[in-house]
Amino acid sequence: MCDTNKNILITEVALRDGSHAIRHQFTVEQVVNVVKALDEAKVPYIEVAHGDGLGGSTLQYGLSLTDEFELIEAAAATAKNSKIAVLSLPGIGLEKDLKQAASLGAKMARIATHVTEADVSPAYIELAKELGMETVGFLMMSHMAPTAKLVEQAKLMESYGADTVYVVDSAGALLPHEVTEKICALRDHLSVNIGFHGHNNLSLAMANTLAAIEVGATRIDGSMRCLGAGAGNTQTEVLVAVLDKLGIHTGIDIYKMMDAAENLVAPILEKPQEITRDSLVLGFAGVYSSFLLHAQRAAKRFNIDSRDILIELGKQHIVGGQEDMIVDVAAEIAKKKNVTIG
Ligand SMILES: C[C@H](O)CC(=O)C(=O)O
Ligand SMILES: [Mn+2]
Repeated sequence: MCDTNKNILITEVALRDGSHAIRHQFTVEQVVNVVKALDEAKVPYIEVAHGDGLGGSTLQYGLSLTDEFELIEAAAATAKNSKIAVLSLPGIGLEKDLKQAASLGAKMARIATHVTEADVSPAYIELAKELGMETVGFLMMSHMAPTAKLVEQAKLMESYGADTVYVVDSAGALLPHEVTEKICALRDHLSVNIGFHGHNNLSLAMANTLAAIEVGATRIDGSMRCLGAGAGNTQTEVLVAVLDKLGIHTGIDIYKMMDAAENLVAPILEKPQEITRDSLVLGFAGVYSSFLLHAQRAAKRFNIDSRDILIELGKQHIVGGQEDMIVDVAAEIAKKKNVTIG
């Protein structure tokens, strides 16, 4: 049976997922200012890392302006109440990176795998536990697996020791009834906490988040001003207000959250986060949100429509870690269309 929970723990992800949207250009000063404000607003968890998680600063994923460990160290030194979380995708992030993050003060490790590949996560989940970190299993691109498969993979993460397992709508492709079905199924088959991480490419991040909460998700991600990949995530300061109206407790100070979003995050945005035709296509075609800027760059280079690239990536089921395919797909489209490359 599904149940409704009234206490929700929010993880603010703008300082990690938002890294995609600003080409991984966070500075120490920005991170310190945002963390200080979120800490004062009593946000339980703040995620800090390269957009693709620890070790993501590479030519393939995009080089960070500032070493992520400097950002994590500064964040952990600033936070008095909030816990600093890091994301790690096994293979991109190494075990030594997790150890370094823990030694710098990170208290939560979110171990992310493609929705059908939970079996690459046990060493990382076990290490994070040994390091005394709270541990989250993060099943990315959850729209790509039938619910039974998702449950199987979530149970694996639970068996490895994850304290929480997240349904991650990386492409912002899920519809509310699908979120309900997936979260209900996890709620019925798992004993650990269930989380939800949405993207707003189809303008459904808030609706999906509320659907998840209604049937038992208690750990929720959001990004202030939607500072996340694609059209961004569920907008945290709005979510806090909506949950308050629903009588659901987050422990977060609404005014302080609004001020942090308006005064500190809005100025970081290169342009306001909105649902553009490209981010809409991410959700429509079920493509990883962090592919957006890569696809736009490839479209420019090959003088083709970025939507054609995204649709093709969706058709070919290209997933995180296959960023090199974006240029291949673009080159192939340009060849077929006989486009002259400028
Ligand atoms: C590495 C990804 O950006 C993780 C994430 O936030 C998602 O899949 O969504
Ligand atoms: Mn995300």
